[in-house]
Amino acid sequence: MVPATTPAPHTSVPTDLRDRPQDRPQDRSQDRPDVRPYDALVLASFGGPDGPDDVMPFLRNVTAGKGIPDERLAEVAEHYLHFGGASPINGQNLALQKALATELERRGIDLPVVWGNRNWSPYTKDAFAAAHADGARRVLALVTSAYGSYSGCRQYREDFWQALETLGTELGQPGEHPLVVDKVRPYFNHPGFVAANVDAVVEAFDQVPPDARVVFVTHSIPDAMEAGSALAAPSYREQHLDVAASVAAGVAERLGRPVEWDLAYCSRSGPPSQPWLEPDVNDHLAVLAQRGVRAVVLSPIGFVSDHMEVVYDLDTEAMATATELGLEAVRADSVGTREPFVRGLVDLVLERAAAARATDAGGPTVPRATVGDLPAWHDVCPPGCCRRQAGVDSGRPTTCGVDPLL
Ligand SMILES: CC1=C(CCC(=O)O)c2cc3nc(cc4[nH]c(cc5[nH]c(cc1n2)c(C)c5CCC(=O)O)c(CCC(=O)O)c4C)C(CCC(=O)O)=C3C
Ligand SMILES: [Fe+2]
Repeated sequence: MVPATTPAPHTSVPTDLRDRPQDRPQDRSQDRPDVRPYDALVLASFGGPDGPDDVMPFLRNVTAGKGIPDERLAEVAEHYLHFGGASPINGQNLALQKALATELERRGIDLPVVWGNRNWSPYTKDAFAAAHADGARRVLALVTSAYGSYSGCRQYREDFWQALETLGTELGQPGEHPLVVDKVRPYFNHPGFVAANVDAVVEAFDQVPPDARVVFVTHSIPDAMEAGSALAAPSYREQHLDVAASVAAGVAERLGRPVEWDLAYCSRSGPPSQPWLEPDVNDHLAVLAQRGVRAVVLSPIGFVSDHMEVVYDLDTEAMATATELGLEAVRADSVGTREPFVRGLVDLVLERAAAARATDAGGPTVPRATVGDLPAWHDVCPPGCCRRQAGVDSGRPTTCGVDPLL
């Protein structure tokens, strides 16, 4: 143990290079956070229709081969048409792209941000093509889903593979992938995502009585997908319970009183015979009302922005349910472009770049910031990660993971 009064040992290299007279503007690159080996950041999202004519083609893209009944499709088409046929998700992704570019620039990081979607224009392949044309050869993908599951992780990794195949063919090199793609880990338990949700819930409490209960909401998935999500890591549901507990603890600390909470689900689809995660948020509100709860804050922790599930399934449907039940309800913001979230995403980009450099050099791994009880997710998804269904292989090759090729 070194006594506190002992001066720090001197090293032969001055630690603050900015004090040196030879410091010139061109040396400033040394102060810049290092994002090597990446040439571009690809914001990878779900996509959504831009107008009424896009709605059905978009829905067919999303549900190809998924066994979603026609009645459900017609119902979801109505949700989009109710909002003029345009999803808010595209504008939100543009805003996030801009916020990321601004934060990168603020930190002196020179990394272009391109945007592409799995289900609608601009497609992932368009984003890869733009980055490639700009000279990029290794890119980092950041998906707009915070959680690991087939929908939020592997399905994007399959899409990246397919986009690289198509781009290779378009560039006259079929079978060659013109880019190396890595991925930022699912960030549900990153401090930035949790902090932004804490802020949003604390703000929502301004509008309800102090004893309001927090109902955290996420997208339901089939039980089979939940089981598939648990093969190589904590399950989708477990990830949400961990985030909910962290956010509730943060809110309780800020408000100086205990906070009661639950996790509920929205947006189930699929045939009625297929079990999906429950309780549905509407059913759950009825149970709470019956138990004597008078007010709730709905916190959409499963969604990073206010897209269709949030503005329809929560703001329209669940709010109507609450009104019918005589429950006072307010919806907390999704993280959107809140500062702690955007800063956290840029921290994650730097973390992933440092990890890539360490791995490339065969060196030790880098520290990973988390909150809650679960470990940081894998940078490179292990075999079996985020299966659509346990024991069933989708038969589609992936990037960003170590699955054997099929
Ligand atoms: C876990 C999860 C997220 C959260 C993670 C993430 O954010 O990625 C998510 C996000 C989204 N889901 C979206 C839209 C749709 N999802 C559908 C269908 C499905 N979602 C599923 C899961 C998830 N989905 C599943 C298991 C299905 C069944 C079909 C299948 O097994 O894959 C359908 C088909 C119709 C229906 O059945 O509802 C639509 C139109 C949009 C765009 C919204 C907009 O336009 O603003 C977004 C962001
Ligand atoms: Fe995964």
